[in-house]
Amino acid sequence: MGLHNSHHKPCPTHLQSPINIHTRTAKYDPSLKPLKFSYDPKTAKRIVNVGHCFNVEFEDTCDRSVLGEGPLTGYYRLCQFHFHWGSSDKDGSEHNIDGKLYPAELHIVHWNSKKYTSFEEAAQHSDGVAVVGVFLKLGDTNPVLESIIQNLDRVKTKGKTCPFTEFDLTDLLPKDLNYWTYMGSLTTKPYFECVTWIILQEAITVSSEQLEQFRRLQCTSENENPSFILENHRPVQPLDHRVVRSSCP
Ligand SMILES: Cc1ccc(O)c(S)c1
Ligand SMILES: [Zn+2]
Repeated sequence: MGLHNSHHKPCPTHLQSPINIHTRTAKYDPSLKPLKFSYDPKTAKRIVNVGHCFNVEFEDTCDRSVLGEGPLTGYYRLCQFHFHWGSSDKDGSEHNIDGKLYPAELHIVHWNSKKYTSFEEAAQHSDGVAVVGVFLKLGDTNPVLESIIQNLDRVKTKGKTCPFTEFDLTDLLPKDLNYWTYMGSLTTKPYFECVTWIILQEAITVSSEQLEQFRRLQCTSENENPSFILENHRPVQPLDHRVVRSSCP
C-alpha cells in the first residue's frame, strides 16, 4: 500500500537496496552509537555454495555471536556472511559511494533474536535483519580473505558444503568502524524490506587474483554443464524519501 496524493493514485514507497550513497547528503546523527561486534570464533560452522554466491554460515541457535549498539535497538545474532562481485574488477559492489563502485562488497547478516525465533521469521519484519556492508578495494592479497578462498575449490558446485570453523570475523573488518545507515531490503530474491543497513566507510583490500577465485565458483550442480558465478550484484534502487545517516560528521 503506497502513500495517497491528491490525484488519489497510490505512489509506492520503495525501501529497496542497494542504493547510491551521496556522502554530502548523508546526515550526521550524534545519537548513533559505535558498533559493538561480539563474535565467538567457535560459532563459525561451514561454507555453502548457494548457487548465486557462497555463504559462510555460523551457529545461530543462541546469542554467542552478536552485533550490538550502532543504530540498533539491542543486539542482533550473526547468521552468515557472503560477498557480491562483478564480472571484472571495474564493478561488483552493490552500494555505490558518490557513484563510485568497488570490485566487491561483503555482507555480514544478523537477525533480531530478541523479538523473533529464526532468520526466516525475522525477515518478515522491518526491524528483523541487520546487514553490515564492507567494501572491498583492489590492493594487496588479503590474508584473512585467503583463509576463506582456499576452501572454495571444496564448494565448487551448487549445493556443496565444507566445514569452516574457528574463524574470527572481526579480523576481516577495517580499523575504522564509522558507518552510514539506512532502512532497506535484501538485495537478492525475495528482496524483503527487513534490513537495517550499516555500511562501513573504510574498505578492506582484495587482490585481482582473489576476485578471480570468486568467479570460478559454479552456479550449476556437479552433474550439470558448468556455468560460473561471474557476477551477482544488484543495480542501485531509488532512494525516494529515505535519509542516509552518518555516525561521524
Ligand atoms: C539474507 C541475505 C541473503 C542474500 C543477500 O544478498 C543478502 S544481502 C541477505
Ligand atoms: Zn548480500
